This record gives sequence, structure tokens and C-alpha cells, in this order.
Amino acid sequence: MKIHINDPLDENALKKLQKELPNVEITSEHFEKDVLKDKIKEIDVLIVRSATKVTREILEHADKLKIIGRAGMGLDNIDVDTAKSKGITVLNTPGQNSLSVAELVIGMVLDIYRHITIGTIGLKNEQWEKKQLKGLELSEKTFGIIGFGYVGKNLAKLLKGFQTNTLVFDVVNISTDELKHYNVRQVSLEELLQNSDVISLHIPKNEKTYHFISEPQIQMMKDGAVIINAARGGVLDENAVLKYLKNGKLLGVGLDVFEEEPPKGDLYKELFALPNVVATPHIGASTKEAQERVGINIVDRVVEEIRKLN
Ligand SMILES: O=C(O)[C@H](O)COP(=O)(O)O
Repeated sequence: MKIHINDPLDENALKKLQKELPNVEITSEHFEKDVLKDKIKEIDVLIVRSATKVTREILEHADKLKIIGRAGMGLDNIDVDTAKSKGITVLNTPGQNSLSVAELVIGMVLDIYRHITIGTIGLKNEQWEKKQLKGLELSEKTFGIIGFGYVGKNLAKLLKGFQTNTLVFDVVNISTDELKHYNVRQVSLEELLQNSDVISLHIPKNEKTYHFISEPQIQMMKDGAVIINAARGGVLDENAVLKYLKNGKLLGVGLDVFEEEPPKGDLYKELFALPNVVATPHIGASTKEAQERVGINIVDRVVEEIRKLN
């Protein structure tokens, strides 16, 4: 049996995998698409993060593959239908990195409200912009969370500390107990868009959620609204965002994910040149703690699945 890890896995998780399966060949190296297409023929278990796209083309060459372990939550980088049709089990690690994503969202909002990045850039260029950088408090603002899964819930928990009026939109009905526990109110998408000062997306990317927030939805928002996307590139229409940042309707936008990753081209050049855009390179889950939890969890799940096979 051969296990291949195509994206960096936490060191302790790797050690655990080696200890649990001492007689199994384990390799860890990032292969780009064309190399992976060839190497996959010899692989029984493939472990990836979001950087590896496990496409139909790759899976067509996967003659021995039995398990795909996604060290993370999103499965949009894996052709799950093709995998299933070939009898390949797909495992992921729901909830293990959600707290880190939620913390990044808070960081982005505070950065936009308090001009942390702009102030830093100014000082690095010997500018003392004390008068220009008057900000806003997050406390007691209305915060709209779109999607109340693991990240949405962690975010609501953190927001309790800011005593925000937290609105939630989700297609699933949230129980009264949960609403009370997280101190949130479930509302329609329209109500959330019209009333929120900050709107953060926490939905997966699929055919139903492509450009979930686009021009008509932004037009419904309050003047001076802030949008954060740390979910998936493609759920937010970046061209619409650029338009409404430029005309001043949006106060700011925080982006950790992009429709094209890494982001290239004129749209992104224009977006990143705006002072009210805070952007990070898909690092929502990239903390020591989250990667340790994700790594250990995927190792446990993969080992359990391998033992079932034997
Ligand atoms: O889906 C996820 O779990 C997050 O987007 C993080 O993914 P990554 O850490 O593999 O990039």
C-alpha cells in the first residue's frame, strides 16, 4: 500500500500516520497536475489540502486509489461524483479549522474598521496619518452571517464578546435552542442584506451558490456596508465588489479567497490597489492549532478507513 500526501500536513500528524502504519510506504511531496496524473496510478491513499485539484482527469488515471483524505473542510477541489463512481472513499475534517477562519474574519473587520493595514503602510512610508484614520467600533453593530455551519457558529460565538446584533441567514431552520445559545436571529436573506453593517459569507461553493452575492444583493445593502469572504472564491462576485467599492457604497471588503487562486489579472490589480480592501492568500485555516487538529483528524479517519479495507 502507498499513501501519498500532496500538500503539507502537520508534522505531528505525519508522525502519527507513520506510527500507526509502520509497514506502509508514505510519501510527502507536492506534485503539479501533470506529474500527479502520472504518479496517481501507483497511489492507494491520497491526502490533500485545497491546493491540489483532484479532477476527473486525475481520477481517470487513479487505478489503485481507494481513499482521498481532504485535510480541511471544502470538497470543491475534489470531483466527489467521479470518485464515488470509482468506489473511492472521500474523507474530510469538518469543523476542525473553523475557529481559525472565524478569527480571521474578526481580524479583517477590525482591520477595515480601524485602518490597521493602511496605518501600517503609512508608517512604513514615514506618514503619520493620525487625523485621517478615524475608524468605527464593531461593538453593537449589526453583523450578518450567511451560512450557519461550523465557521458561522464559531463566528457568532466570538461576536458575543462584541455584543453585536447578529443576524443569520441559512437555508436550514435553526433550532430555538441554538439561536439562544449563539445569541443570533435567523432572518431572510433580504432582511440580512438590508440591515447589516458587516456581512460575512460562510457557504460552500457549488452550482447553487455561484455569485450568491452579486450586484442585486449589494444594491440591497446599507451604504457603508462591509463584506468579508473567507469561504470560497466564486460565492462573491468580485467584479460587482469592485464597482461598489469604487462608487463608495461599500466601506470595505475583506477577501481571503478568490475566484482565481492565486489571483492574477487586471480585476485583482484594481481591487488590491484600493485602500479599503484587506486581502490574504487563503490562510483562514492556516494556524498552528487548526493544522494540528485537521492533520490529526484526517490521519485518524484515513487509518480507520484503511483498517476497514483490510
Ligand atoms: O475548506 C477548508 O477547510 C478551508 O478553506 C481551508 O483549506 P486549506 O487550508 O486546505 O487551504
